[in-house]
Amino acid sequence: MAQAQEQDDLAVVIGLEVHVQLETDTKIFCGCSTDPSEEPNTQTCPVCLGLPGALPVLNESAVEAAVKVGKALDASIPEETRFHRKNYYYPDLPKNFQITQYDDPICQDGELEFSVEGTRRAVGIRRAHLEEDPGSLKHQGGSIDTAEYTLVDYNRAGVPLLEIVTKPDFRGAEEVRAFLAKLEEVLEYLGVFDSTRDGSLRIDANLSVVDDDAVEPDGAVAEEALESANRTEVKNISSHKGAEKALSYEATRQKNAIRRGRAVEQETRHWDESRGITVSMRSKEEEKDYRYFEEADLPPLRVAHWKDEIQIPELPDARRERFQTEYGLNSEAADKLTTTKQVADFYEDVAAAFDPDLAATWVADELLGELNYRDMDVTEIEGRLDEVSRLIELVATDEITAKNARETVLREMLDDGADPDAVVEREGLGKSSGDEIQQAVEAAIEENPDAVEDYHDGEGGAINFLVGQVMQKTGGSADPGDVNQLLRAELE
Ligand SMILES: Nc1ncnc2c1ncn2[C@@H]1O[C@H](COP(=O)(O)OP(=O)(O)OP(=O)(O)O)[C@@H](O)[C@H]1O
Ligand SMILES: [Mg+2]
Ligand SMILES: [Mg+2]
Repeated sequence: MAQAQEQDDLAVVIGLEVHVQLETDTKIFCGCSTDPSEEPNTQTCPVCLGLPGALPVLNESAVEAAVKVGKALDASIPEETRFHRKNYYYPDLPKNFQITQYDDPICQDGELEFSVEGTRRAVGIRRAHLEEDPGSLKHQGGSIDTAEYTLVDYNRAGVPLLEIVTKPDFRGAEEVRAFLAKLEEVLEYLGVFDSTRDGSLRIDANLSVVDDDAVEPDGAVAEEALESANRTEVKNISSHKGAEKALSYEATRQKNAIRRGRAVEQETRHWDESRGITVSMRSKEEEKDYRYFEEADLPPLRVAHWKDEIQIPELPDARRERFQTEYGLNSEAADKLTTTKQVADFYEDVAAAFDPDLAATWVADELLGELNYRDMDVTEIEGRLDEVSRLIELVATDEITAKNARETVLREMLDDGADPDAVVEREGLGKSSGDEIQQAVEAAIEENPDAVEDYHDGEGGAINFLVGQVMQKTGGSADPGDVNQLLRAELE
């Protein structure tokens, strides 16, 4: 790579190590709580502090969660898996070793499909292994390379992680972003992950630049080229957007280095979110540095029979297709309604109670639209879906007009936390009864003979004028379409 090359002759190769915090009540090797809201260093015990003589006991729910992810990623789950110690010294790791898995991880050889700009892609999953999270370091007065001092919180030490390692199948930063979004979607569907939790997804991204010729027609990169390329591992990425930015930066940095005839160092770099750059941290440690050896305090784990009993729910892709066939939704609506399990479940409840089309309009367009406009997430109204359902019922049973439901009730519900029935009452939005409307129609005709004459002479504007009169008389609570029909019937 010493020779200067044109930037266009170079291809980017990316592989990810995604650390997923599995949602369990207690830590992976002890009974301490995983509740993130606790005061620092209060959720600890001799096991997760690594005190001499303390022995780990494996948490069954963490294993169950890992098996679910493995199934969702179409990975094979071996009959027996084991734990290893990965030795290194760092203040976030009180034992000086991390219990992790090494040569026979719980998930092997999987795949995840996703779409990027309308194109279907699949990325291979090499493995996914269970491990314990280290504590968290809180750098004070700066970031990792500039902080004055650092605090450590061991509440996180021992929280279960699943490290998902992809094949180096990504060809660009946009693909990585789309993959991560899809992965989160699947993890949330499985109920093993909470994306709103701080640091629940942490990504190490490996990137190298290879000669274009090494990329085969099917997009695969020759093994030789992968091994000979110097890659950097970018740490401290915690969001989809961050991953895309960090990797775009890193791709350009490496291409520029190669263009200028400089070698790319094999090293670990740190993504500095606020500066938008990656900075060199240290040369990449090699496997032998970690002195892996088997964790003698934990017996081998046999999941052979148990794994068949662990069920996973319908996943987003399957649900998306079913929504189209079962409810006749178009693909855009089906996409919107299935990105989170919660919205999809809610949609199905409302569709069953009222009507699939009405439910699609109200959930996909009105509700998600208004939430999006307010930069809100559906999780923020989690406890109030019953109220939204009540609002849809008011429309479905013709008690209020769609216009009032949308422009007044839903907005007040989201802005002031109001209850739908209370808004209808307060604003007098209850639809006028048929009788009232009929009376108003008759009165409007009676009081406006000129408009009636114009109508009979074929003047288009006359009917709108009369509709306006009726709307005024009913205080806007009639449906203009209905009024229009009633007037025409009356004028025949
Ligand atoms: N040439 C390459 N360019 C970019 N990524 C690569 C290349 N070769 C391998 N990778 C990716 O690097 C990652 C290697 O992760 P893995 O956990 O196996 O090893 P590691 O990074 O050496 O170890 P550690 O867990 O200590 O960080 C994988 O995601 C893989 O796809
Ligand atoms: Mg790794
Ligand atoms: Mg790595």
